[in-house]
Amino acid sequence: MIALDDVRVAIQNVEVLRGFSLRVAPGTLVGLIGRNGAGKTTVMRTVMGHLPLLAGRVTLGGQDLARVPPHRRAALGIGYMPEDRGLVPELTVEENIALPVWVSRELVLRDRLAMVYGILPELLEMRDRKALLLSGGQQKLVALARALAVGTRLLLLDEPFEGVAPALSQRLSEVVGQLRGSGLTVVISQSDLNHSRRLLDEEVVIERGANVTTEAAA
Ligand SMILES: Nc1ncnc2c1ncn2[C@@H]1O[C@H](COP(=O)(O)OP(=O)(O)OP(=O)(O)O)[C@@H](O)[C@H]1O
Repeated sequence: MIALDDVRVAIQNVEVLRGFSLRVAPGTLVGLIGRNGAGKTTVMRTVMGHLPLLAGRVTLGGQDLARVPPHRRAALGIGYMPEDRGLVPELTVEENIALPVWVSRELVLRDRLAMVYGILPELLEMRDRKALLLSGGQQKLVALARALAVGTRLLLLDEPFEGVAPALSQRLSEVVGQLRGSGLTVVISQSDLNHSRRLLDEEVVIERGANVTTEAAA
């Protein structure tokens, strides 16, 4: 279970998360839905430890993440696909996918790569290509693969369908749909529900850094 309880986070002295709560049961696919600027990316960056908490708690399986430094969070089994993809341009596709696995130490790289290529076989042919030579859509796939490689418990996917061509969007939702039943918990942020309403078990709405529905805190 990933849980955010009454979380407050400020960016440049402006409170961006204003008492936001979220509870996601293991194995659930949840949509974090909100307009541009609502705070979706901030929620994900907070879970990853990129932003300090002013107040509140973030726990994964009961473990208080405040005690886990940001560079160790992926090692807890959290895979993060940032909206801007965040690939290292000079590294190859495979090196980008492997990066968080190297950091995690517990995972066996060969096994994780086999799993990722099993789910996304189209990446095999571009595994030795540098990330900077990929199209935006291909980079999205690699960013998803990197999150899958390390995300054994939780996947945070920040607007995966945003700005991608329909065929790729279809492919991305197919891959996310395949994760159903794997026990993985998945949080997908979106500014609209067009792409994935069918995929989701639950929707949590965020507006100006706070919950809108009571579902989120249930
Ligand atoms: N680096 C920053 N400096 C100042 N303000 C920021 C910064 N990053 C985010 N914010 C502010 O925090 C708020 C929440 O931003 P956030 O990126 O979390 O929203 P979002 O819901 O992910 O939006 P989008 O769909 O546009 O990505 C916005 O009002 C934004 O202006």
